[in-house]
Amino acid sequence: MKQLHKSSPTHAPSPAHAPAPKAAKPARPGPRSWIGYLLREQRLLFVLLGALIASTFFLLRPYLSLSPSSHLPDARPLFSFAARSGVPAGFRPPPRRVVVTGGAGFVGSHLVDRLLEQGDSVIVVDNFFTGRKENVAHHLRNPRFELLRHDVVEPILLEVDRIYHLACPASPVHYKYNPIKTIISFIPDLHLLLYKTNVMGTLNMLGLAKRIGARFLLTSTSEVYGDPLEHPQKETYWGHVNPIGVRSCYDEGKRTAETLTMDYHRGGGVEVRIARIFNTYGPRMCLDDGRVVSNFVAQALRRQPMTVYGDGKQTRSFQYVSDLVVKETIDPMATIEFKPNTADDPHMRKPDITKAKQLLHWEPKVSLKEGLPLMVTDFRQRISDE
Ligand SMILES: O=C(O)[C@H]1O[C@H](OP(=O)(O)OP(=O)(O)OC[C@H]2O[C@@H](n3ccc(=O)[nH]c3=O)[C@H](O)[C@@H]2O)[C@H](O)[C@@H](O)[C@@H]1O
Repeated sequence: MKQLHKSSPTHAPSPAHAPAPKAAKPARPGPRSWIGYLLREQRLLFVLLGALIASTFFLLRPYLSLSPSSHLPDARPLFSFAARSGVPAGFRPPPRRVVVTGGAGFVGSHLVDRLLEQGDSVIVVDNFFTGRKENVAHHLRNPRFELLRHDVVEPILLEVDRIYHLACPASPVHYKYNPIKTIISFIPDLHLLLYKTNVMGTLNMLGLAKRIGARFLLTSTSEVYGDPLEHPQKETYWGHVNPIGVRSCYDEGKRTAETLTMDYHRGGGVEVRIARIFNTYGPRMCLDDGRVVSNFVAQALRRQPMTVYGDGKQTRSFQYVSDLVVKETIDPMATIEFKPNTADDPHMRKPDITKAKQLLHWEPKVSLKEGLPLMVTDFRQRISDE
């Protein structure tokens, strides 16, 4: 094979038969002549210098950009605010019109503070069953704030961009005291027609969201896991709820609300969010809310024994360190009274927040030791006003 590509000197034309000489073509440079070309007149030096300048430019480009928001290299966190909400640092969302159902309640009123603070216009819809006007009284003069007394079991038409649907009594005391109210509401003017707060209220607000194209957030609860068999609880866990137990009006009500929310998303194209809120405590909780942290704080401030239901071995997100901290913070002499526990009380509850950390860059920031004194200050003030 090699022979076939070799030109033989025996085939070279003799000078006598040679055609007239053509203008000599410049020989195509082979690898050797390229090297020779580069080595001549310090051309190699210029090539290397050019490569150095180009690579320096590309390496430094992220730092040299004139845009202040793009000066960080990829490896650095671009979302300093993302630890809380996934919004880039320095980015302020455009003002929105928002309705918060249950906005005069404990969690709702804190949400309203935050929304107004970021420039949104807020309409609070509350029937004041567990919410209090005092929780939002500081906004009454704000032109971007409106307060409506309305029960979400009845339809309402509002023009908003976002619906935060929080309305529902969340303490076992409230929903055990009035279980019919939690899941079924009696509307006298519609004669024996039963409405369900979680079902009808959520349906009404989802219907509104679909009609006006608003984004919808349902605040659900850790109670959808019931007395969980999986610990800690992941978003994928389906729960262990007693459907005929004393807590089921709340647990099943919220589970149905979640179902409706996803059905409106899948079938109606509504953009939705579901947040399963675990045991929350803080200022503006009802003094006699009945939940463990508010009970202990109020009881300690009133110098009453702190009531422990059952054997006191149940756990929640804040664990039983709360007993100790409350005692230390308010009254080291506080006594403890053991009482029988209620049926179906979850034995242990703790969220698995791996996904929230990964996707939302969210994790709790305030420890019980930091947060509890803020709640105690608020409770002390309100109890002294009694
Ligand atoms: O705070 C919350 O976020 C949750 O509160 C309740 O859920 P639960 O875990 O039963 O809350 P608590 O009433 O505070 O009870 C926690 C544990 O403390 C016990 N407890 C409560 C009150 C008390 O005075 N003493 C006491 O030992 C309860 O038996 C229970 O085991 C609601 O059902 C949830 O919807 C809500 O999400």
